Amino acid sequence: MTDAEWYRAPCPRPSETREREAADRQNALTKPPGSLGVLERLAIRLAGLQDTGRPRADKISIVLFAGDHGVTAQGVSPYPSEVTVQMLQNFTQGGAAISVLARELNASLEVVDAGSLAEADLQGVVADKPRSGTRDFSAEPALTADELAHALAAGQRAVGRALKASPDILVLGEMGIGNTTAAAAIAAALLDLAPLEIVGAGAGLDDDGIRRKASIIADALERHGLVPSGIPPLAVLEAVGGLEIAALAGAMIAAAQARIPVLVDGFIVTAAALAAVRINPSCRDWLIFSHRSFERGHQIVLDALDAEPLLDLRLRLGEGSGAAVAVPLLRLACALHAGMATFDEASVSGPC
Ligand SMILES: Cc1cc2ncn([C@H]3O[C@H](COP(=O)(O)O)[C@@H](O)[C@H]3O)c2cc1C
Ligand SMILES: O=C(O)c1cccnc1
Repeated sequence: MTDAEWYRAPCPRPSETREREAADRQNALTKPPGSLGVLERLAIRLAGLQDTGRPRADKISIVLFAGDHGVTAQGVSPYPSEVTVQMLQNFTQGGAAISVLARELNASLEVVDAGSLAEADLQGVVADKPRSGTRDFSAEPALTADELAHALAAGQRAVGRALKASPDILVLGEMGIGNTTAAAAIAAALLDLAPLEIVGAGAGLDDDGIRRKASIIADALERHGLVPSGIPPLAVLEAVGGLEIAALAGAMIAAAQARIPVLVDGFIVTAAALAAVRINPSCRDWLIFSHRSFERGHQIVLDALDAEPLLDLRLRLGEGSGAAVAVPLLRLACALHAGMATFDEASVSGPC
């Protein structure tokens, strides 16, 4: 493994001792064991990940990666590519959904331009991009190996900056018109699925549009030799990936290597998670799946990752919004774990 292959370095394992201690405490709290369901599992998992008896989800760092997609030339999104850069400005001016959620959660929000079409630096946005937009993958590979390496490392660099605030949890989001097409192409290639099984409406395509999007992906997978599957994940990202998607995969691996739990958002971030886990399976333990998106293929990718999302609110926005919405649940799980009395402390009788 060379320095350039930092993403292959193993991630630490969660502490089994802390998990056991947390499970014992949950069983001693004044409730029938298991009655707080997923909230118990969450507190136990966080105790193991954070290696503490007092798991927390107070300090939240949100990092949002943006990128544009050459394949939008094929009409795969109902919105024009300009919207990506316009939304970057909306994020920093505070008007986007994720801006509001970040404020409500008292979370930091860093916006990284990992490859939008913007040619100049945007105020309040960290530019870390090897090029402006990917190539149209219906005609040629989206990225070169060097561009992909840059994007993965941009994710690692963003995590390095976020770590300075010692966050309890990292929330990852994305923005990029056309990126549900790239995400579906990556997932179809890695899971050996017909694109029609996994493609959805994205930002709002109709049924005809969805069929066209699937057929553009199917042709591209053939053209790049990605069917049947078994192609290495980095080759898949080069052929049909996105700069923000690669940066997300790099960020997930880097966060796991640094022992920071990651809250995964919807369809696009989950496709990036699938790529990350294929590149470095040891990062899987550090990923907490926040919600099931309304995007059609999300459940399939979640299943492939053996992931049970916390929420299903029929969200289909992205930006990290679903992950942000799940933060209060994590906070409540931690508060219950820390604050409830045990049967002994409260002099409550256990089962007969
Ligand atoms: C105004 C606006 C704000 C968004 N915020 C996130 N997305 C979401 O929609 C895009 C993916 O959908 P597709 O692949 O169909 O283009 C991504 O930018 C995703 O983050 C947005 C989309 C729009 C239009
Ligand atoms: O689930 C998502 O992340 C999603 C779905 C549709 C459009 N944008 C994002």
